[in-house]
Parts: sequence; structure tokens; C-alpha cells
Amino acid sequence: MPHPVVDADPMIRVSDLSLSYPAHAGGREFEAVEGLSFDVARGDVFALLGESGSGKSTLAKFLAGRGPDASEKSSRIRLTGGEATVMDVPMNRLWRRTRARLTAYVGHLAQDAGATLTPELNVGDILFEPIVERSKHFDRDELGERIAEMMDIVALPLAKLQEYPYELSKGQRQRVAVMRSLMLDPRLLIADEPTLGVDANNRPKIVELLRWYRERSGATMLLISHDIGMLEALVQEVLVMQQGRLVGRGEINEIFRNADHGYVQRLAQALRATAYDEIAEE
Ligand SMILES: Nc1ncnc2c1ncn2[C@@H]1O[C@H](COP(=O)(O)OP(=O)(O)OP(=O)(O)O)[C@@H](O)[C@H]1O
Repeated sequence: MPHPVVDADPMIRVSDLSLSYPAHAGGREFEAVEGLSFDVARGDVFALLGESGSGKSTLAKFLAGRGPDASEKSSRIRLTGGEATVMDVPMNRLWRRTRARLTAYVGHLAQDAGATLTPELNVGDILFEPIVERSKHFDRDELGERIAEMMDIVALPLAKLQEYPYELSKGQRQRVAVMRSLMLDPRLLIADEPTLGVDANNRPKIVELLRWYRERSGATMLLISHDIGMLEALVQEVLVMQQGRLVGRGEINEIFRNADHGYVQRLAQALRATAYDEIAEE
């Protein structure tokens, strides 16, 4: 049974990968990702960009080992072509035990994770939840110190640890979700729109938290984000998707300067416009 190699290099290897959702309700199987190839070296931070429906979340979920997680059979992602390895673990036919081992090292922040925090738990227990699910023996004091440091970075007062999700603002819930995704000390973090829906004042706090984590851990990251602040602060290389395919890739400034694909050019313009908006807002 393959064991994750936590310092594998490349950390992610994708070759001619296609991913599909099963046929349902009389429809046909739907191929959400088609013939993708790229590697992410250990310690690199990549961003995945693209319009809505281009397959980013599908790819992110799959590479995080969460492809088969959905309760609805029709939402379970299947590898239908090519291959992928994460930490040297082949992602086709991922058995339950291998998946449990892999997901201990691969953090996944799902899209809109702030909205799906366990409603019956207070913030403190929500943060401990991923650890408690795996082990009953852990050093609460040491983790408590780390939580306090993270709360400070994202500017949440410690009193919030006693509050429940319904008592928090949307932006506060999202900050809790990002902290939660770091609790198991992932060697690879795959995060889907970490700052989406968070107001412009609080987005930099999430960027700062991810930067802090990156610096202390050297973790590899794959971030789906169109947040220009996040891209500039953290990302070395960008992958651009359109309709399930890779249409651009390269070093962040380079790719937008020399974009030869129409969609990548439009995306570059849109991102520049966002950056100016944010400067205007300040
Ligand atoms: N559970 C599902 N069953 C069938 N098709 C799905 C399912 N989830 C997503 N899709 C389809 O797969 C394609 C890719 O969706 P995906 O969510 O990966 O795109 P995305 O780039 O992340 O978009 P967004 O930015 O809006 O989240 C879309 O056409 C979508 O309709």
C-alpha cells in the first residue's frame, strides 16, 4: 500500500489528467478537467486561475484526496484519463486507508468553507476538530499557543474561541476556516478561494496567515485565488484554466505581460482592474 512521501519532489505530478462526474438523471458523464499536465515542486506556491466552471474546484478537490468524499454519488470525481500523483501516491484507485494517510498531510480548504463550519461547536472546538478526529492524544497547551498566534495574525480576539459560527460575521467564519485548514500542519495546502466573500480590509489578514504558515512550515501550496494581494504576496507560478483545459502557465508577471491566449489577456486586464479598485478603496 503506497505511503505518502511528505517531502516528495515534485509534490504534485499531473500528466494528461482527465476528471469526470458520473452520468446522472438521464444525463451523460461530464468531463470537468481534460488532458491537464503540470508539476508542482516541493515548497512552491502555485495559483490556479480561471473563469467560473473551468474545473478549478474539481481539480483541487481531487488532488487533495477529497474527490470521492461527496455524499451524492453523482458528485464523486473520477479519474478518467492520464495520471496524477500527490506525495508520490498514485491518485487513481485511492483506497480508503491510503486516502486517510494522505489527507493527514494534505490540507484542503473547500470553497466557501466558512459557511460549513460545524454549527454545534464553538470556534475553539472547531479548530481542534481535525485533530480530535484523528487522535485523542495531543498537546492542548502547545496547540493553544499556536491558535493564539493565528488568532492574533487574523485579528480575532481570543474571546471568539467561545463563540459559535452563527455569532460570527461571514469574514470571521472564513478566517476560522482558514485557521482550521492549518491545524494538522499540512505539508501541502490546497485552498479554494481563501479570501472570497471577505471584505477588502480583512482579506490581507488571511494572506498574512498563509504567508506566516508558509514561512514557518515551508509547505507547498496550490491556491485558487483571483485576489491580487494574495497572488503578489505568495505565488510564484500561475496556471490558467478555461473549460477544463490549461490555457496558460508561467511566472506571475511574465504570464500576464506576454499572454498570447485571448482568455489569459482578458484575465490579466481584469486582475489589473481589481488591483486599481483596491488601491482606490484604501
Ligand atoms: N457535482 C457535480 N456534478 C456534475 N457536474 C459538476 C459537479 N460539480 C461541478 N460540476 C461541473 O464541472 C465543471 C467544473 O466545475 P468546478 O466547480 O470545478 O469549476 P470552477 O472553475 O471551480 O468554478 P467556480 O469558480 O465557479 O467554483 C462545471 O461545468 C460544473 O458545472
